Amino acid sequence: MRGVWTPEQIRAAEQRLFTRTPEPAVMRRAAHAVARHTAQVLTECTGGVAGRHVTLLVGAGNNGGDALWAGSFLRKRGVGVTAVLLDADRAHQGGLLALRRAGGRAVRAEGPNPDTTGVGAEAAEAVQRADAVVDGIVGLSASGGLRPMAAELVDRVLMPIVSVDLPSGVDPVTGAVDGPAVSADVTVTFGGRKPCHVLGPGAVRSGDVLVADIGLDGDLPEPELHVLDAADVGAAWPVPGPEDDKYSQGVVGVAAGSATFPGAAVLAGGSAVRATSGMVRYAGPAADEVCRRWPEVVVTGSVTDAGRVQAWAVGPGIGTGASGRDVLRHVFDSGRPVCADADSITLLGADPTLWDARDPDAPVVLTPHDGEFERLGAGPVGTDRVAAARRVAARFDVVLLLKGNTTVVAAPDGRVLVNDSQQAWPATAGSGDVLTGLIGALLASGMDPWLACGCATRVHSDAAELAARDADGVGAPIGASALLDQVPAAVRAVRRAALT
Ligand SMILES: NC(=O)C1=CN([C@@H]2O[C@H](COP(=O)(O)OP(=O)(O)OC[C@H]3O[C@@H](n4cnc5c(N)ncnc54)[C@H](O)[C@@H]3O)[C@@H](O)[C@H]2O)[C@@H](O)CC1
Ligand SMILES: [K+]
Repeated sequence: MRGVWTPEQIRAAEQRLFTRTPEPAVMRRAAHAVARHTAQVLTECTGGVAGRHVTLLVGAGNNGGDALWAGSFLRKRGVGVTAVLLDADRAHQGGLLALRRAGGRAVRAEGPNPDTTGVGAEAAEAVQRADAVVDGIVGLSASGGLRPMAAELVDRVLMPIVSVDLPSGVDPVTGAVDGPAVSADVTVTFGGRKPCHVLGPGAVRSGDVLVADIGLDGDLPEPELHVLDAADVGAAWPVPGPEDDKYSQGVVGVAAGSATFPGAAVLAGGSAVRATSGMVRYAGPAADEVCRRWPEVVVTGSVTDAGRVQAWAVGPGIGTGASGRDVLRHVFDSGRPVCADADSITLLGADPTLWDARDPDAPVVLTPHDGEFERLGAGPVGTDRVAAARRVAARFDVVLLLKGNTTVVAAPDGRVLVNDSQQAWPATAGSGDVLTGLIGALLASGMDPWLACGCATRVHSDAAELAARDADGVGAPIGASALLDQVPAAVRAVRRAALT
């Protein structure tokens, strides 16, 4: 499991580190990593390092200092380096001196000879002729989007961008973008990932995130967020052991679909079948359709005569009327773990007394998208998706899986998992029904609900990717059935990662 730390946590850890290693030495370590990865980018794009040109976009703080020091290291490898200073009077003095000593030059962003946008001729030329650009505009202290001059320069960049610590203009804590921002090809960050590298637009704009070791490891606290690697998911995914039978692996009950909308039942039931080797029971008005498509599912017309299950997946297509309410009340009352999705979330929002049926000792997972989240009555999601998910998880004592391009899974105790798949292929009708079935099956296997949500989300997005892309990586739109067909391949892939 990879950790993600807030800027505040990183700063506190840095303060502890500075008691052993002086701050300038830490900065040089950070900058050295930036230089190393920039050289790698140059090699990939131009076939070499010496004789190439790198332009540094340098802001007022230590982020700019990192860029300037990185420039001095690149100079020593024969790279022509020009620093464009966005705030010349506040540029990091030590870094500037080091760059100049190494033979690099520095120009002001705004002059001399500015064009109509205010960008000076030397700065414009430096950006245009660069083989790669280092973004040292702003780092952990960023607020808001890029200022106009920085935005103008970034707009003109044609070659790869290496961002120092984070892509400038992105909110370090939420990954939100509120104005112009850098889209990096590579981001070199220090000590550990920050939320903006895994959340929302920031995750996309970070490009490849490389974590450089600056000696912080022992000083970092428990991470604020976690990201599951394929190997974590593969190690946790339940497979039958030599002593297992269909019951011992967990029986999941699926309460989904209706006579009018049987598809939700077929998709949720099918994904439960494909997720684990445990047994799947279906209870609802789409029993015939489910049985036709998935003969291995034991079907019945009503949740009241479904038989014993270890967990319930409930909601997709059950409707928001009286029968849906009865279904939800029944599964809550069963005392089993429940994954409640779609219509069940709407029902809970409209009639909070439904919570009364819940056994307080049985875990509940809610899987809203932004609209359903708002229906729960805890306000809109807003830009801080982690805070929003935490708030609702604590308020209702549930594991809250907030769907989106970045999926956030918050446990009631505040632990948060993030799936930063950064691809939108699962955004298709019925895809949520597949996710519900996966989570239900993992809950029935006895997996911790928070981990179950993280594992299901990862396999779900990997399955979508496998369904959408061909061997060359070219994608085409998919439907939820195609996603479902790839679940076994996605499970195999994460298990392979765990075995190697
Ligand atoms: N503390 C340390 O010694 C270390 C810090 N490091 C670097 O230092 C950075 C943090 O440095 P600072 O705290 O000096 O701050 P930054 O360099 O992130 O920001 C400097 C100043 O930029 C201004 N600013 C804020 N938002 C802006 C925006 N959107 N556009 C333009 N300017 C904006 C603010 O006045 C802010 O104080 C890290 O991101 C990292 O790159 C690394 O060198 C590792 C060690
Ligand atoms: K930056």
